Amino acid sequence: MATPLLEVEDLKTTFSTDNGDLTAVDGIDFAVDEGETVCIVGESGSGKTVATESITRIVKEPPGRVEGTVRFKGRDLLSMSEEELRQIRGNGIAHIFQNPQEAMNHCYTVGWQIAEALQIHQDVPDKKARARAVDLLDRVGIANASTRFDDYPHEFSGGQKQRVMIAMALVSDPDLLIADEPTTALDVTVQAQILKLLDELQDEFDMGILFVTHDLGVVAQIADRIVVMYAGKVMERGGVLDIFEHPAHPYTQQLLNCVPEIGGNEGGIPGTLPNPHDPPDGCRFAPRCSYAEQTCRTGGQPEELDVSPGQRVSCIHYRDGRDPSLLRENAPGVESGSNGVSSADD
Ligand SMILES: Nc1ncnc2c1ncn2[C@@H]1O[C@H](COP(=O)(O)OP(=O)(O)OP(=O)(O)O)[C@@H](O)[C@H]1O
Ligand code: NI
Repeated sequence: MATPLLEVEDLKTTFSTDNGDLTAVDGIDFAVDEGETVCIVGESGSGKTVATESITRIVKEPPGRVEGTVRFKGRDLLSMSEEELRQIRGNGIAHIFQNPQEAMNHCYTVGWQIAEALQIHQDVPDKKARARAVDLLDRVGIANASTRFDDYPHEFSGGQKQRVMIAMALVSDPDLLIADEPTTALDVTVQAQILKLLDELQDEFDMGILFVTHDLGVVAQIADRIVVMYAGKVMERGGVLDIFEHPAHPYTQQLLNCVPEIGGNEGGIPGTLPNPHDPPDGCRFAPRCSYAEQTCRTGGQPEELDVSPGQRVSCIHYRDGRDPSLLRENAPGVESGSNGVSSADD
């Protein structure tokens, strides 16, 4: 098999805080192949953002400390100098974030900012940079791109700003796009348009995408593979169909139970994440898991076990000699159990 585009091994990110060390990402592994979309999902505070920001070390060090191995096209990013990393950030890996507002400079025109980003990477004359920026604006679906070039960020809607951010990420023709909740601030229709755009651009630019979200509805639309994170650990991973059709970890099942589109309720999972300063022994989810038994509460996070090709779960109920079928009883999609679904009007 070809080497993955991105390989993350035993990634661990710790912050020193006034209350002692906090390990936000606690030894996780995953990979992204060329041209595929991997989604990291999990509730707020699971460590999704810290994990992705540790890859190119845009996480602040200190107070952060990143350990482990991150290989991009076979090169270890964590042992690179700041200068080499800057090259990678500019040329191989691009990031887009939830809030395009913050990433833009409101004093300059949108086109100028794209052209500027372009000229950081390539030695091209102004005229050419402008033409290329207009081209990119057009490509990400900004109508009348050549006139919009001279508009300021405040003249663009939220969805358009996110399109501009995508254009800016594309200036370097990245092999990997890391997108951290890029559609969370947008309404559902605009969100769907942006996801569709990313999908088209992925083919056109032949990019791998590492997509962070807590929204499984979004995951269903774009993911090839899913990594389910909880409290700094990976609970389960697998192909999108496997995870949606037969989620194995009780945490994944509960996450899916909270997706109204597939008959779940909207209340969220009862309970809260453990204190990251003092995570529980055993499975991190055990304190909130209705299937937890004594074995779940001792040792470290259980080793991951294969449950179907490409699907692995960190849960002792899948060990040899055990009967995991009892976990399936409440799994989504199996039984109706979705009475009282209310619509979210907020
Ligand atoms: N600079 C920091 N210093 C201390 N703790 C931090 C820092 N950044 C993040 N954390 C902690 O790391 C943990 C993981 O945070 P992270 O932002 O990665 O979660 P997330 O899964 O991305 O959540 P969300 O869905 O809300 O974005 C949290 O407990 C958070 O408080
Ligand atoms: Ni986040």
